Amino acid sequence: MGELIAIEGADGVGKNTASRGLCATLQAAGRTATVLGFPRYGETVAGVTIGKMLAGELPVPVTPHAAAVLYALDRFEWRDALLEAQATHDVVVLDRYIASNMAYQGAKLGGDEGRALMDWILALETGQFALPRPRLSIYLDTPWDLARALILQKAQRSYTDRSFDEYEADIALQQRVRGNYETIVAADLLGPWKVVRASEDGAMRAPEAIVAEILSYI
Ligand SMILES: Nc1ncnc2c1ncn2[C@@H]1O[C@H](COP(=O)(O)OP(=O)(O)O)[C@@H](O)[C@H]1O
Ligand SMILES: Cc1cn([C@H]2C[C@H](O)[C@@H](COP(=O)(O)OP(=O)(O)O)O2)c(=O)[nH]c1=O
Repeated sequence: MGELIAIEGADGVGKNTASRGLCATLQAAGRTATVLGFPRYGETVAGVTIGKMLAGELPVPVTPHAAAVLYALDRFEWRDALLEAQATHDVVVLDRYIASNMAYQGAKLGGDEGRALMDWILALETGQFALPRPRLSIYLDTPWDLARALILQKAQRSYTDRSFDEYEADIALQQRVRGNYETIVAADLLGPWKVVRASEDGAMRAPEAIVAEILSYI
């Protein structure tokens, strides 16, 4: 059974770049590895709905609990594919996983209510939905001003023409998401965790250096 390594963090911090780099480096070292990202836009019932939500195209408001269930359902719909990937590879790199749901949806409520929602999501996804726990989760920590510039460099997204989707446009939410990741790491929820600083002296570190640090924890 392959190991699950989750790459986590706020929007635009370099998760996709680090996930692909990690996978390529593992493959070059002779290990079988693959990247699986969530949400599965366009591939699951929930993923289609999430794309519309992030594009601001749903005709009704989405409560934090409703959004949490959508993201959890997206993973549940993809559970067999995840288990199959785990059975056929040494390492499956997850570009976002359950902790994203906890950090983002908990951030919409904040305080005790937000913390309760984080625990609720953890129980739903690892309990009722029986999704496997990662062997290791990496929190990629990058300040918002750098991440914002990187979001603007991103290639066209499948679900929106906008430069910033609904969550990325909400600066206060992005800051609370960072605070929640710090809480999740400190409380070791869905751990173990390692924090990797993606920037140094106000600039991004080279992707190769970030990947090398992640590899040193595996
Ligand atoms: N370490 C890095 N240094 C410079 N640019 C980066 C780095 N990591 C990512 N980028 C660039 O920043 C943008 C967002 O990166 P991406 O990996 O898609 O972030 P995320 O998956 O966290 O949203 C992309 O254009 C990517 O090429
Ligand atoms: C996977 C996941 C993502 N999210 C949020 C984080 C992101 O703001 C948004 C979209 O994720 P993502 O696909 O990583 O964004 P992008 O393609 O724009 O880089 O969904 C959750 O709230 N819960 C989840 O379980």
